[in-house]
Amino acid sequence: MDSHHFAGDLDEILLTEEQIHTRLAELARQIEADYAGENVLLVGVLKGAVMVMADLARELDMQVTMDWMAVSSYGSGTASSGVVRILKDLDSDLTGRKVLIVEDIIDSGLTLSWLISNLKSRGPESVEICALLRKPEAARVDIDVKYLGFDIPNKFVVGYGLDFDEKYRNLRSVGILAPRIYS
Ligand SMILES: O=P(O)(O)OC[C@H]1O[C@H](OP(=O)(O)OP(=O)(O)O)[C@H](O)[C@@H]1O
Ligand code: HPA
Ligand SMILES: [Mg+2]
Repeated sequence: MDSHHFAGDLDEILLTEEQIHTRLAELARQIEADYAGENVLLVGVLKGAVMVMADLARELDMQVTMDWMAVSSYGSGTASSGVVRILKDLDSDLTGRKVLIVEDIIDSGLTLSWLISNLKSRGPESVEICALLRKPEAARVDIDVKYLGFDIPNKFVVGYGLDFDEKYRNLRSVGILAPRIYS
């Protein structure tokens, strides 16, 4: 689907499909170098990370396994509740595994902060983070992100997996949602 179908709902396109794919390819090269010879377990955080996971995993020229977790802290609003719920847990045992969490966005950081300590308690060898987007001005906790796509302004964004009220996830680019849509 092309971005012009949503044009009236967006204030601005922040990242085009091409910019996203170029950056994911750069991150993939770093990940390949850092994990050479290892079997990495990519943990995608549903549902927002679906597009990042699909494109990053296919860009990686290495052996990986993939698993998924569903957590939710936003519901249908535009601000984090801070309360993280597991909607679907991993199928894999993390004991001794090298885990790379794949996320679409670090906003307040509350979701990842909670997720990191949750996954670290399961005996993995390592837990690192790959996130496409981060909002530095929105941080409520400090997250050590090893592979970061882009820092973005503190505006509510949609597209490339990111939703407002479950919509806009299928937009190929990332754009700033017009405030009139949610206010
Ligand atoms: O840093 P934070 O403030 O915690 O926000 C980031 C999280 O919020 C979104 O998920 P959401 O709970 O909306 O679920 P979704 O992925 O299904 O949209 C996003 O995908 C991240 O997981
Ligand atoms: O800016 C955002 N857009 C969509 N979902 C989100 N989840 C956290 N921040 C955002
Ligand atoms: Mg969401």
